[in-house]
Amino acid sequence: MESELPVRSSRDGHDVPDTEMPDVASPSPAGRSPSPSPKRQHPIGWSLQDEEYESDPEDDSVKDTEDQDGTGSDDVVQEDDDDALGQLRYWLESNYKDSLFACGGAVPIVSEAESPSSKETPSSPASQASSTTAPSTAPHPPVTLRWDPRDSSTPAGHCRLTVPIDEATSDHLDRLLADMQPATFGLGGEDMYDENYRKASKLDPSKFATNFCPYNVGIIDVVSQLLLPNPASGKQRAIKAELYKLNVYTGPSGHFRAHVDTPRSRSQFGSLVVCFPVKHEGGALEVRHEDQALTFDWASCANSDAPQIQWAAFYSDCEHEVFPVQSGHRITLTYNLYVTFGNGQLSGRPNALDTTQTPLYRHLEAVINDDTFLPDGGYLGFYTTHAYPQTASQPSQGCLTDILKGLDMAIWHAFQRLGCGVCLRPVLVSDPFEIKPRAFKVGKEFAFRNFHSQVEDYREWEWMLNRWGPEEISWSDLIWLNEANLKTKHASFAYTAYGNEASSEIAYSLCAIIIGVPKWHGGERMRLETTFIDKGGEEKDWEHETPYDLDN
Ligand SMILES: O=C(O)CCC(=O)C(=O)O
Ligand SMILES: [Fe+2]
Repeated sequence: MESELPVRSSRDGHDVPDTEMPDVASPSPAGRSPSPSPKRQHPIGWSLQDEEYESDPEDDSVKDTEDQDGTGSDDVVQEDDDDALGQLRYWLESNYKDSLFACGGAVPIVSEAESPSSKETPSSPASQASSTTAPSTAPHPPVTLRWDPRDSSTPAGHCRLTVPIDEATSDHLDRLLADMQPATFGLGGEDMYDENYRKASKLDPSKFATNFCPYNVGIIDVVSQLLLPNPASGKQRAIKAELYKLNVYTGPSGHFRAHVDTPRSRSQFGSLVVCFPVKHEGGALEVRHEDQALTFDWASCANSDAPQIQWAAFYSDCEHEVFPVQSGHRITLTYNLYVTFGNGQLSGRPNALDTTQTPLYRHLEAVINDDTFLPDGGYLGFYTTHAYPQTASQPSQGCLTDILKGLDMAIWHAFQRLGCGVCLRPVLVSDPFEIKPRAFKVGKEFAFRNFHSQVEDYREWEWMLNRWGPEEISWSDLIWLNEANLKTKHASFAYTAYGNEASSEIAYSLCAIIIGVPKWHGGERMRLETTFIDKGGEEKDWEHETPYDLDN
């Protein structure tokens, strides 16, 4: 949960004026069928050219479909908001803001004597089945924390705190606080300490141990199902939760101002905060995505007689904030959440999502199964609704499709399931010369570059873009399903601009899913031979190659 401050606007320093935002593109007058270029250009990973289809038995008739009546596909298609594409766009626009970006829950604490783990007969399937409520999280015995004292002469027994705190050992909390350090935050790659932004104490995981494990009580199962669901057909993603810090926010002014956590590696997709039942007031955690906010206020429960461990998990790109603690101590564990593969450490409950049983799928299916929609095949674009760590130290490391979140993941898998080609591409949104129309450009790779180039005019800018690596697809060949959201932009490259004086500038890109829709033939869409082969590293064989450095 390394973090960056201040909030979004300064996360990447610059704002691209809204005027550069393209409309949802209707690339041709007819709106749905880009005018075919003499020789169709295509993203390098896969194409929609004839030789790329799985089989082409009646080749002649395939060609016939291109323009049988000589009218051209543009004439067939009418722009109409009531059609399948219009409905899909409307559905995306009205639904994507509701998609889940955070979740939370509570685990009851029971005394050792009541704890199921201390009984001879743990809850059997039969006893669960007879329960009238949905299986809830297994209760947890009191939580113990042990830590290394600063002063090595302190007896080990004094460096132990049990939560809920019992009267007899309440002074141990003071010892814990005395053995902790001020909590810093990350700013521009540096560790900063500034109580205006964050006032809290921390212990690194190497300095303490606990009997609490988020896997054992099912928290990771729940997070996995809600924030990282697996399409039944896809690779099985699992979560690796890495303990990051023990934190205490103390009243009257402990807090953490609005920030976005810096992903510790490209496989990190989220963070988990676990709060122990220790008396405090205030200190609510608010998590935001777009114009939505979820508040996790753990104070009242921490003060109640039914102690619970409360938790919240959220995607890494969500801004969040810990409001001031007015009194008492808000004690938390934080975890970094990474995508991993295989069985992970889930407790065995399957979490496969049937992509075809979602309203989204039905909308996409209606578009793809419409024979008047892109009868000759074509390209759709979808700006991701979340931000991803786009820049890689090696250009060959692509943006990770495996950590796609929420709606982005659903779109990716649904289009794949419908036989379309999908790939992730950066979309450059900076254009110092504001050449219209469509200043945006689709690129090939996600990698931050430093161009030691001086750009004085449009020609030099274009020359630099060629080094950045524009994709072989022109803007007019893309039909966009949603509007660009500039809040998710990332720095893409640095260069020197020459106006009256030289200045260092950053160009920004968004992340987009580019979808190749195969052509219509013989009453159905043809099958692409390869859905995608991407030199950006999207389709590596993760089973034989460790995808990420998880231990950095
Ligand atoms: O304690 C919390 O609720 C959140 C803490 C946080 O944002 C962080 O450690 O980065
Ligand atoms: Fe944070």
